[in-house]
Amino acid sequence: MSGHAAIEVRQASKTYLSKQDQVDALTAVSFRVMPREFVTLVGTSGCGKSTVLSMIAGLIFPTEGEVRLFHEPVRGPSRRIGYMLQQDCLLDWRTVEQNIALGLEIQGQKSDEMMKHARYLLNELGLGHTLYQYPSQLSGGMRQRVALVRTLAVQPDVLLLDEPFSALDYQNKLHLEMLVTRVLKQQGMPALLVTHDLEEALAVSDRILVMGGQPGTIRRTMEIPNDLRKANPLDARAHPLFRPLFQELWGEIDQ
Ligand SMILES: Nc1ncnc2c1ncn2[C@@H]1O[C@H](COP(=O)(O)OP(=O)(O)OP(=O)(O)O)[C@@H](O)[C@H]1O
Repeated sequence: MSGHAAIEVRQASKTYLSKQDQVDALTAVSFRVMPREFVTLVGTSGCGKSTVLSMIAGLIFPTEGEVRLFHEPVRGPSRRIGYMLQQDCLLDWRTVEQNIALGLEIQGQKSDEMMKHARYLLNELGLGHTLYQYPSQLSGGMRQRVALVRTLAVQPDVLLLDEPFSALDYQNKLHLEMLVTRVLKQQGMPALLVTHDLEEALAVSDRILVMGGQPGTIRRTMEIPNDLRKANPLDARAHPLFRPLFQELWGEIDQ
């Protein structure tokens, strides 16, 4: 079973060391993300959610334990990972088309075929008309959609999302949640999201991991019922199961 995981974190602990200080950020964190699965990490500030993502992205390494990506130990950043953050990090002097080409250029993967796919994704996200515009001409929600296309343009095998919707207003947030879940389903791509927003976690995930404590660990796993999973993030919020599950999740979070 474990052989099929897209991401596997095994008994990972992390201590940050500096000259003056030592911070125990995580202890014995274990979980898996299976192919096509959308898993979300929630928990209070400082419980180590971003540390988990950074370890999977190969930006930092566990002090103990192991992280595997498609069976292979993570030894550094991998092309198989797409990483999307709260800040869109678009370059203001590049057009939308040049921005979505950036990852491909950095990875030496830019080709007519890859750019065709990137433009297809841009169309899918309703931004085909912005190709020759500059980021300063776009709204916050549009900019974040461009950032999503840039992340997906390199055709990663797994998507890491660190609060990518949290700077957006409610309407844009919902819109982007709908688009991201649709694109992920279409492409069969697994994803791991970090969010503070419990409603968002319930609306988009197949499984939620509740983290807590200092050092952080996984306190509980919540499997989302099939009916809710099948609904899109808008309909999920109106589903009769949504409120009771929200209350349950709320009760699990360290206050
Ligand atoms: N580079 C670092 N050096 C030292 N300590 C760090 C470093 N990065 C994170 N920490 C500490 O590790 C702990 C976990 O941080 P992390 O950012 O992973 O938590 P988080 O759950 O993502 O928090 P938030 O929700 O506020 O983003 C915190 O105590 C934080 O101060």
